[in-house]
Amino acid sequence: MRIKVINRSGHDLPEYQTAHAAGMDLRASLEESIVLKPLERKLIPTGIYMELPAGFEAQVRPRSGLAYKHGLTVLNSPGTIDADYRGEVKVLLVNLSDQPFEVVNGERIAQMVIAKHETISWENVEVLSDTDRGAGGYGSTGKS
Ligand SMILES: O=c1ccn([C@H]2C[C@H](O)[C@@H](COP(=O)(O)OP(=O)(O)OP(=O)(O)O)O2)c(=O)[nH]1
Ligand SMILES: [Mg+2]
Repeated sequence: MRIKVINRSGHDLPEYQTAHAAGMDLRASLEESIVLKPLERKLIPTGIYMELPAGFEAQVRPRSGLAYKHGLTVLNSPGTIDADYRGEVKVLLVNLSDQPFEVVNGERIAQMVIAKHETISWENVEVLSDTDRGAGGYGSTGKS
C-alpha cells in the first residue's frame, strides 16, 4: 500500500511489533512535546499520509498499556481513516487520568488496524423479514 512519511521522529514506516500483531503502532511525529492535562484532548500528528485501496479502511485504536498505566485513550475509538483521505493521519488522544501526560516525539501513542469493508447500496422497503430476535435487544436474552 502507498504511504508518504514526513519523518520528524527518526522513525520511518509504521511497524507491526510482533509477527502476528493485528495493529501497527503509530508514533507521535512532533516538533516539540505535547502535554495533555487531565480530561484534555488533543490531535496528535503521526507524520504519515496513506493511499489505501478502495474497499479498505484503517482503524485507529488505543494502546492498552497507555490506557491502563496513564488513563490515555483514543477519544473517537476506533478512529476511521477513509481510503480516499490524503491528509495526515492524526490521533485524537484524551487524558482520562488525574495527572498531566507528556507525549514526546516518536512515542507509540496508538495502533492502526487495516481492515476490509463493504460498500453497500440500499433497497428501501416497507416491511423487513421476520426473525426469532425481532426487535429484542439490550439484554433481552437474559443473563445466563
Ligand atoms: O482518528 C482519526 C479519524 C479521522 N481522521 C481523518 C481520516 C478520515 O478519513 C477523516 C475524516 O474522519 P471522520 O469521518 O471520522 O470525521 P468527520 O467528523 O465525519 O469529518 P468529515 O466530515 O471530514 O468526514 O479524518 C484521522 O486522521 N484520525
Ligand atoms: Mg466523516
